[in-house]
Amino acid sequence: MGAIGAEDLMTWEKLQGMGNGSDEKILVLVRLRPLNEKEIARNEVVDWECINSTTILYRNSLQERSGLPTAYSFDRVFRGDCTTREVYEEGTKDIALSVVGGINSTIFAYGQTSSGKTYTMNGITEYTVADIYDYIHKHEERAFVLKFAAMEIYNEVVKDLLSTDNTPLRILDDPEKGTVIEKLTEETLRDWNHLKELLSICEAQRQIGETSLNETSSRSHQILRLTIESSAREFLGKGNSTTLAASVNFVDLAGSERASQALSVGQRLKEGCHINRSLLTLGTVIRKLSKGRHGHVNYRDSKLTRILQPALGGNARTAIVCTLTPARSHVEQSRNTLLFATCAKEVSTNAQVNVVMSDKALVKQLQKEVARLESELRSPGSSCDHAALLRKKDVQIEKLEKEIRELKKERDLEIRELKKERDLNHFRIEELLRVVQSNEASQKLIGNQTVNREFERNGTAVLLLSESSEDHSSSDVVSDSSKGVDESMTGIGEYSDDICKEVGCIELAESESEQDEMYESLNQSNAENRERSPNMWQPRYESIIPQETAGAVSTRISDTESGHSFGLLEQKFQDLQKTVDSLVLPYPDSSSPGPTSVTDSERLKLRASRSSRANLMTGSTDFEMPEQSESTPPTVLEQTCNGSVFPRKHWKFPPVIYGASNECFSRNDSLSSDSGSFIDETNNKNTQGDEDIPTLGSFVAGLKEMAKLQYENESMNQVEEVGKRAETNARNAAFDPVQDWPLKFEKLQKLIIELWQACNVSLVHRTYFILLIKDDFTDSIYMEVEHRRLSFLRQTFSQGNSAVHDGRTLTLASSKKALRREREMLSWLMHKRYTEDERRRMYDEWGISLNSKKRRLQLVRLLWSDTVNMDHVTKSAAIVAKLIGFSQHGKAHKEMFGLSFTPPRMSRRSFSWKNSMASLI
Ligand SMILES: Nc1ncnc2c1ncn2[C@@H]1O[C@H](COP(=O)(O)OP(=O)(O)OP(=O)(O)O)[C@@H](O)[C@H]1O
Repeated sequence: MGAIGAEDLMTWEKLQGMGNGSDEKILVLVRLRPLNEKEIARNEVVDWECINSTTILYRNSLQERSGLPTAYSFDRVFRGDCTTREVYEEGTKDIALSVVGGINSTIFAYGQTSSGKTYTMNGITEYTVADIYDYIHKHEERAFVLKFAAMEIYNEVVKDLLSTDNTPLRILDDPEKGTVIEKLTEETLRDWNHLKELLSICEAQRQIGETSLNETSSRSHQILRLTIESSAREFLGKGNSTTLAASVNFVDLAGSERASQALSVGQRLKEGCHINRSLLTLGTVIRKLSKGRHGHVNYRDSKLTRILQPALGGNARTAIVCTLTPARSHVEQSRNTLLFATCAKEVSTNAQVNVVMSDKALVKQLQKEVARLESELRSPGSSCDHAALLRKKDVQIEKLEKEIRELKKERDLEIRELKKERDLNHFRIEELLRVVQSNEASQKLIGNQTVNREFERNGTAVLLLSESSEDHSSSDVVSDSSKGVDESMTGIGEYSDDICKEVGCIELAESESEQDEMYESLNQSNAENRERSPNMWQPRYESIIPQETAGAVSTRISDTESGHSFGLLEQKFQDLQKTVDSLVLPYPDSSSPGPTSVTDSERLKLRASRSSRANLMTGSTDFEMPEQSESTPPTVLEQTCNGSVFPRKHWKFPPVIYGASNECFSRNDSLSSDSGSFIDETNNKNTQGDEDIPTLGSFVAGLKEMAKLQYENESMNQVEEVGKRAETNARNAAFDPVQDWPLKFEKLQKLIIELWQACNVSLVHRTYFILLIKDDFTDSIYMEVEHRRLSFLRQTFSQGNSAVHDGRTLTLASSKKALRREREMLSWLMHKRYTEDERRRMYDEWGISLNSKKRRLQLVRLLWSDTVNMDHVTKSAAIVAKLIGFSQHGKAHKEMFGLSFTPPRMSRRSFSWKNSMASLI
C-alpha cells in the first residue's frame, strides 16, 4: 500500500474532492444528550446549552464566578434534541465516507459513561455502512471488496469480537502493513445483511462481558473496522489495475470518567489503580499531538493508541464525537470531556489516498518516471545548472580543504610547542632531582665532616673541612709547594663544590631581605672572627663572594631598548630560579638548623657561599663586600698590567673575554659577570679549590652579556645594515641560513677552537661552550659572537696590545699565566673526581707513564692541546666537565639558564643578528 500518484489523486478528487495529502485537523464534534429518565427523576438541572452550531455554554451562575471557562467552541456542537442522523450527516459522514476513495478514516466516540457514546456510534456506523453500500451501488464501474473486523480492548487485552475464542490477540509490527493484530478475524462482507449479522455478533460478545463484569462496557474499547478495496472494473484481470484500499474505524471508547484522570493532576492521579491505561495514553498522546508533532509520542504505551496510531496524527482522516451528559451532577466529567475535545481539535493528521498497484502497473509507473528524469537530464538548461552546481561544490570543497590544511598546520605547530615545553619541563625536573639529591648528600657530608682550622704558610687563615674517609694517593699529590696546594686542602674543595657550587647553581633567587640578613650575618661573624683571628676569614670571602654579578649586567643595560628587552629575559630567568628555589627548599641555613651538627663558622661559610651563588645567579646588584675585602692586596696581574689597584677584583683563571668591539672591551662600566667567580691569584695560592671554578651561571651570564652587546651593536648599525641588506640578500639569494648552518657551524667551531688555544682561553670556558653550544641554529648567535670576540682578541694580542675588560688589562702573557693556574687547579681536582683506577686508565690512554711524576698535571696539560682532532676535543671537554662537576645535561642547563631560544622564523631576506637577538627577549 502506498500513496497514490497524481493521476489517481485527480481521479479521487474528482470523485470526492478531498484527500489531497495535506495536513488536516481532527474534526471535533460535541453531542449533548437530553436528560435521561433517571436524571429527570432526580430533578437534575441542565447547565449546558448549545448557543449555536459550534459553541456550547455552561450557564450555572455559581460556576461562572469560579474563573473556569464557560463557553467552548468546536467544529460542530449538537443539542440534545438532535438526532444521530444529523450528527452523522452534518458531522462525521464526510470523514467516514473517505474510505471509499482510499483514505483511512476513524470516528471516535468519547465521553463519560452513559453519555451516549454507544448510542451515537451505533447510529454513525449504520449510516456510514448504508451510505457505503449506496455508493457502491452508484459506482458499478468499480469493483469493491468490503471486509469487516471487530475487537475489544479490556484491561489492555485485545479480544476478537467475531470469535468465541477469548484468547488475547497479539499486536505485531509489519514492515509493509504497519501495526497488525495477529489472528484477528476479518470477514469479507457479502452484503449489507451480512454486516448486520456480524454487528449483532459483536454486540452479543460485548453483551456477555457486560453481564459477567460490572461496568465492563464503560471500561472497554470497541473497534469496528471496515476495510474497502476498490478497482476499476475495466482493468480487472489485465495485470495493470490500480486498487484503492482503506479502512474506517468506528471506535466506541470506554467511559471517560477514567480518561479524565489522565488529564488531571494531583489527587486524581493517585487513583492509578482505576485508570484505564489505554484511555490515559490516549489523553497523553492527544495532549502531545495538540502541541505539534515534536519529540516522541508514546503511541506504544497502550494497545488502543498503538492500534489507532494512524488515526492519531497519521495517515487518516479523523473525527471525534464527544458526548456530554447535561446533568449538573456530571459537570466535572463534562468539563473534562470538553478539555479533551479542546486538545483534540488541535491535532492534525495527514491523510493520503492509499493505492495498491499491480506489478505491471508499478513497472509502467516506474518507466514513466525514468523517462521524465532522462528528459530532464537531456535538457540543456538543467545540465548547465548541474555544471554550475558542480563548480560551486568544487569551490566549496577546495575552500574546506584549505581550511583543513590551515587547521592542521596550526595544530602541528601547537603540538610542536607543547612537545618542546614538555621536554623542557622534563629536563628541569631531572635537573632539580639531581640537585636535590646532591643537596641531601652535601648535608650528610657536612654532618660527617670534622672542622679543622689551619693557618696556611702565607699566614692566611682558612676553614678546612676534611673528610676523614678521604683517601688521598700521595703519588697524585701536587708536590710543588710554591703552588700552595696541599692535600689538607681537599676538604675545601669538597665542601664548596658539593654545597656551594651545585646548590648555588640551582638555589638561585634569594629575596633582598634574605640577602641583607646574610650580609649582616657575614659582617657579624666577620667581626667576631676578626677578634679571634684577624685575617682568618678574609681570603674565604674573597674567594666566594662575587663583587659584580650577572645581574649587574642587566641593570646596566636596562636604560637602552635592547637592555630593557634583555632585562625581560633576565626576569624570565629569575622566575625560573624562584620555581627552582621552591623545589629545593627547605635548605639548611642558620635560621633553621638542620639535623646535622654544623658549627657557626660552617654555617657562615655555607651561607656566604650561598649568597654568592645566589647573588651571582639572580643578578641582584652591588652585593657589597665586607670591609675586609677592601684591604685585600691588589693582584699581581692588576698591578703589573693595569698599573692601578682594583680592590676586590681577583682573577684566578684565564678570563673569558667578551666584547663586540674595542669600545666594548674598554668600557669601564662593563661589569664582567664572571669576574666574581675568579679569585685572587696571589693570595689564594694555597686556597685553591673547585669552588673557584667559574660557575655555569657566570658562564651563562657572560654569554648573555656578549649576545647583548652584539645586539646593541647591531642596533647601532641597523640603519647601515638595512641599506646593505638588499645587496647582501641579492648576492645570497641561494643562501638559506638555517639549512646551511650545520656546515657553517663546523667551520666556525674549528676556528673558535684554534682561537681559544691561541688566546689561552680558560679550559673551563671552552668546556662549557663546547658542551652547551651545539650545531642547533638557535645557537648560531653565540657561535658568531664568540668567533668575533676571539678574532678581535687574537688580533689585539698579536699586535702586542692589551685588551681592557672589566677594568683589567689582559695580555697574552697574563692569559698564559692564568691558563697555567687553571691547569694546576684542574690537576688538583683530578684525584677528587677520579678514582685511582680511573686515573691509571686515563694515564694509559693519554700516554702518560705511571712511573713519571706529576702525572695529573701532565694529563691536564694535554687537555685541549690538539685543536684539530675533534675526538681529542670531545675527550678533553668530558674530562674537564667531570673535574668541575658539570653534568652533561647540556640541554637542561641551556633551558634552565635561558640560553636556548628559538629565533623567529626568518626568510632569507629578513635574516639578521637583530632578529636573532630579538628572539632572546
Ligand atoms: N442522544 C440521546 N438521545 C436519547 N437517548 C440517549 C441519547 N444518548 C444516549 N441515550 C441513552 O442513554 C443511555 C446510555 O447511553 P449509552 O449506553 O450510549 O451510553 P454510553 O456512553 O455508551 O455508556 P457506557 O460508557 O457505559 O457504555 C442509553 O439508554 C441511551 O439510549
